[in-house]
Amino acid sequence: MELLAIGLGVDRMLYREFFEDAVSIMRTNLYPTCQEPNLSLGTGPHCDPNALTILHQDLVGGLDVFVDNKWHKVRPVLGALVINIGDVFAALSNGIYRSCLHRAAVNSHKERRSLVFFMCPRADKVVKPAEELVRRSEGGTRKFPDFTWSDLLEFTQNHYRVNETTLENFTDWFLSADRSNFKPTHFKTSH
Ligand SMILES: O=C(O)CCC(=O)C(=O)O
Ligand SMILES: [Fe+2]
Repeated sequence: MELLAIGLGVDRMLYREFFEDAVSIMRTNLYPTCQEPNLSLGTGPHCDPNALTILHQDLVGGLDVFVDNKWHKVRPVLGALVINIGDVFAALSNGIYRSCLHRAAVNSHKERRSLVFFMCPRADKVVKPAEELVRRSEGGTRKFPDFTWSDLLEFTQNHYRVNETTLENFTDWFLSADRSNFKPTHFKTSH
């Protein structure tokens, strides 16, 4: 968190303090072998909605990240962790940092495991970017409304499958008068 603050040029302790009472989730994923790996999703394409993801994968391989309109393999490196920006951090940085689209494939010869730590703010904490980041970002305006992790969780668990346009569609849903009739209008279908 301190490194992210330094990278963005804000007070070094800002995010460390913001996440001091974080309520994080650890998930273990097991991908059994599959006779038809090309017809199967493993973990389908998505962006993590939480703040930051710390992922440990075994040496089998299968994690891909979507960059410059292409899927790239994230080659396993013994002892290395993969760190992903999630949507909450994208909102905290007023869109300066983006969450990244990723997926995990299965294969026909070896089962695979990954261990994933999802850092999330306390459920009722207001997610709001630092003023200086708003001033510095494109157009100098807020990209997303103030919201809580519990608002975003409700959206991603009950109304929407997380992807590159989660925050834009969440913003529309969050500000709409009738949330029960929500239809997404932001799409990216490049993958
Ligand atoms: O298993 C993996 O490498 C990716 C899992 C993942 O993206 C997730 O659990 O959110
Ligand atoms: Fe993920």
